[in-house]
Amino acid sequence: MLLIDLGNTRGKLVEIDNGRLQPPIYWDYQQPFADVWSTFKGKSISLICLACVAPGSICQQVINVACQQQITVREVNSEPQAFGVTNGYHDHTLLGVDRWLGLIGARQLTKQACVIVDAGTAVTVDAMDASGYHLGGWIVPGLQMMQESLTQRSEKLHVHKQQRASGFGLSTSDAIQLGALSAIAGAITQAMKLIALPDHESQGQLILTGGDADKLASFMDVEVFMRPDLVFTGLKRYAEDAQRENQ
Ligand SMILES: Nc1ncnc2c1ncn2[C@@H]1O[C@H](COP(=O)(O)OP(=O)(O)OP(=O)(O)O)[C@@H](O)[C@H]1O
Ligand SMILES: CC(C)(CO)[C@@H](O)C(=O)NCCC(=O)O
Ligand SMILES: [K+]
Repeated sequence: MLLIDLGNTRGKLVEIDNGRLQPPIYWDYQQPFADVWSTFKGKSISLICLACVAPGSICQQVINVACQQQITVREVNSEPQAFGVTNGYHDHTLLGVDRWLGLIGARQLTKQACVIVDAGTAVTVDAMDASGYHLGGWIVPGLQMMQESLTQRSEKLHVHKQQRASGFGLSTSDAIQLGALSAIAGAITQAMKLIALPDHESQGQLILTGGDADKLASFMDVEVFMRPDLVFTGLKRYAEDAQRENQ
C-alpha cells in the first residue's frame, strides 16, 4: 500500500510495509511524477491512498500513473465525521484534507483535548476537544513565507543563518527569523490557552508536524509531541478501510 500527501510545495510518498509507515520519499513538483514513481519499480502496489491540497494537475499526474499500472486509487476528502472525529467547519468540504487527516491522526494518538500544528508552507493550528470535536483552527503564513514577505519588499532586509537561538534579535536577520518563530509560537500558545479547561485541571496536548516542526518545538515552553508522520497516521486509517473494501 502506498500513501501520498500532495501539499502545496511538495508531495510526500510513504509506503506501508508490514503495517508500518516507511520513511517518506519527496516529490519536488518540478520533476515529472514518473521520476519519483521509478523508485517503486518492482514493488507490487495494489492501492494508493491519496490526499491532495495541491492543484488538480498535480493530483492528475498520480492518477494517470496509477491508471496505467492498474492500481486502485482512493482519494480522501474531508468529511463531516470519521474515526471518532467531528469536523467543526460550517462546510466540512472546505477544511483542507491535510488538516482533516491531522485531526484523525491526532485522535489515534490521544483522547485528550489537543492542539495540532502543521508547520509547512502555511502553518495550520487546529483544536480538538476530548470528545473528538474539532473546534476550528487558524491558517498562518509559514516561517519561510513570513520572512519572504519582509525581504521581498525591502532591500534593507536580509536573512542569513540564524545566530541567536531565542529571545530578541540583535541583528536584522535574527530579528526577522526570531520574529517569525515568535509569531507562530504566540499563535500556538494562544490556542493552548483556549483549549485549557477553566479550572486548569487539564492543559491539553500539543502535537507538532511539518517541515518546520523542529524549529518551532524549541520555542515552546510546554511539552511537545513531535509526530512527523501525523498526516500519514490519519491517511493509514483510511487506507486500512480501503484495503478491506478492495479485497
Ligand atoms: N528539504 C526541504 N524541502 C523543503 N522544505 C523544507 C525542507 N526541509 C525543511 N523544510 C521546511 O519545511 C517547510 C515545508 O514544510 P512541509 O514539507 O511540511 O510543507 P508542505 O507539506 O509542502 O506544505 P503545504 O502542505 O502547505 O504545501 C518549508 O517552509 C521549509 O522551511
Ligand atoms: C491551509 C492549507 C494550504 C495547508 O496546507 C490547506 O489545508 C488548504 O488548502 N486548506 C483549505 C482551506 C481551509 O482549510 O480552510
Ligand atoms: K502539509
